[in-house]
Amino acid sequence: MIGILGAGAFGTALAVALGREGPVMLWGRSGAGARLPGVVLPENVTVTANCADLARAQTVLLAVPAQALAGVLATHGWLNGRALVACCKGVDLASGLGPTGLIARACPAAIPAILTGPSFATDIARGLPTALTLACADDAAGAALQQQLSTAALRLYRTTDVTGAELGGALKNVVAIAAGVVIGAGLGDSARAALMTRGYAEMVRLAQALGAQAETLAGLSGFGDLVLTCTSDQSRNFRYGRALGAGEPFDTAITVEGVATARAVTALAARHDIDMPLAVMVAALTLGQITLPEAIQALLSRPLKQE
Ligand SMILES: NC(=O)c1ccc[n+]([C@@H]2O[C@H](COP(=O)([O-])OP(=O)(O)OC[C@H]3O[C@@H](n4cnc5c(N)ncnc54)[C@H](O)[C@@H]3O)[C@@H](O)[C@H]2O)c1
Ligand SMILES: O=P(O)(O)OC[C@H](O)CO
Repeated sequence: MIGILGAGAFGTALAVALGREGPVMLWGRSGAGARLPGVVLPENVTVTANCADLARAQTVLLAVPAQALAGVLATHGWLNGRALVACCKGVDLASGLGPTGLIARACPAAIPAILTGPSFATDIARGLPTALTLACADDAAGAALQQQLSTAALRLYRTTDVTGAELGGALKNVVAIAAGVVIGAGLGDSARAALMTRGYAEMVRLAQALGAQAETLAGLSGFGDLVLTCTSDQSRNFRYGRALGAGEPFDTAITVEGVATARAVTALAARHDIDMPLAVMVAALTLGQITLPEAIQALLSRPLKQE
């Protein structure tokens, strides 16, 4: 049995996909499916109101937003000792840790892993083909999780480069906000392509400085997810940035992981002396520290240099 903690859009979608193949126990604090309307859960999926029911699962997927993960791990001590697969994308603002770092800190006896890569919850729930990265530092444990969590339509590729996989997923959201700003402000598709490319360079720069392999960033969890998130209206990060660029309001109840991550990454980049102008711009814009014209002017007036 696979346990899923968090019944938002992604937790529910994973329950649907995995429940087509075997038993799944899904717990959410406000019921399942609320964020994925119209989805029918397979018979194999048991929705429980009692989180303790998940303790029967040796593998638990943690499908809550990145900024909620530390609190969840602190609340649910029984998670220790299990294979814990983070299904969120972000850097924790309070600690600067990624999801697996948070797991290792709170649950030292757990096997930390992360599931990340290009995928929209609705696509997964509809059974459309999806390829994701399963990253686990322990390759044998990662191989077991890869088998357990792959389905006919949901194909998992495996890596031991956890840092690369989780930073790719976290940073692409920041670039997607910037890409949305570019489109919302009417700067055009060419500018978006330039921004995505320079954003990717930024992603690789920080990830390598923190010990990741550049090849991981070129894979599903980095480049793949960057392309999806910067170019699809389905992305909440992209839509949020587009509203920002157009000067329109955006529903604050919607999960937009890139906002907090831009702030966390700005601090990380400063600590490691890494140049990350896009992340800094997104953080400043979302904090209201600079205006949109100032942000655009700052990026366009950077010194000309070698690519
Ligand atoms: N939606 C997608 O298409 C998608 C795809 C891939 C990855 N993800 C990632 O999945 C993560 C979750 O996103 P989502 O789309 O499911 O968001 P969501 O807003 O749809 O759902 C988040 C869920 O987390 C729950 N939650 C928040 N804090 C909690 C807490 N302290 N304890 C228990 N539950 C808590 C909320 O009640 C909600 O049900 C994000 O990091 C996101 O990047 C989402
Ligand atoms: O809707 P977003 O922007 O959170 O993106 C969802 C997934 O991360 C896309 O892979």
